[in-house]
Amino acid sequence: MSDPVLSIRNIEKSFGGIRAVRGVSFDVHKGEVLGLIGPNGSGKSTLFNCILGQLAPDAGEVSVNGRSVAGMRASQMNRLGVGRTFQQLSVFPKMSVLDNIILAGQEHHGTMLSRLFGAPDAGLTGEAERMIAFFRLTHLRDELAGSLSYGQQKLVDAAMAFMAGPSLVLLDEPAGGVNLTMLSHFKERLSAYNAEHGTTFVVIEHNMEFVMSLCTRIIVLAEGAVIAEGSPDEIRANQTVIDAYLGG
Ligand SMILES: Nc1ncnc2c1ncn2[C@@H]1O[C@H](COP(=O)(O)OP(=O)(O)OP(=O)(O)O)[C@@H](O)[C@H]1O
Repeated sequence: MSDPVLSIRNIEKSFGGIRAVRGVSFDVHKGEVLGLIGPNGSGKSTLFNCILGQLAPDAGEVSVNGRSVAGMRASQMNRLGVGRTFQQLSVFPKMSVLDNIILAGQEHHGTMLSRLFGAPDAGLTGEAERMIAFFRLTHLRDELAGSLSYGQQKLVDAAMAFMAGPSLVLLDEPAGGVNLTMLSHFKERLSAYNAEHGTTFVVIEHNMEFVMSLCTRIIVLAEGAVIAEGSPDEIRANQTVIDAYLGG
């Protein structure tokens, strides 16, 4: 098997007396869509934040494409090919869909000099339009992002995360608050993106149907530790998981 895109080893993180993440280790390989599930408070967000450098783990190692990312800032992670979406939308509501996506691309690509002296769109309009077409948002290209439905804004959010052509994208509850019709479209587009680009995804999600149909492998956390790992079918049938989570 190829070297992992993401490798985490023995990650530990406590808040005061609470051991939020207890010695979690796993690898994620190119093209995998890994789901991270678990009850509320099981440590999913803390682990995500340790991977993304927003929290410093108390112990353990995180590597992306073989390189340790300890102490890296978000912009450095971007340059290394790591994108993310947030639980809360990160679109600018008073800007058009197109401008939001161009801006996301500029954040990923732009240096101070290229922003001062380069083309105003940093040559990103074509790429942004392809991304808009990919997510089937062309009819909304010039609308203010804030006027779109919540589900449509989630698609814009994902398009923004993909503008840098990342090799790894961490998606934080992509299905949260999205209605059923939009959800199947969103899932289908994420799967298509993964298939076309071989991009690796790690997804935190509470919506079981969404996570089971999107992910190729699932890791279950409970009280900060991994309690199960396997294919969606294996996880559905795992009694420990049913007891800790799915049966609840
Ligand atoms: N900044 C913090 N300060 C103190 N305790 C925290 C902090 N962040 C998380 N925790 C605690 O760490 C534990 C894990 O929380 P975390 O948010 O990582 O879980 P989660 O699985 O993402 O939950 P949810 O599904 O509800 O988002 C919880 O007990 C939580 O209260």
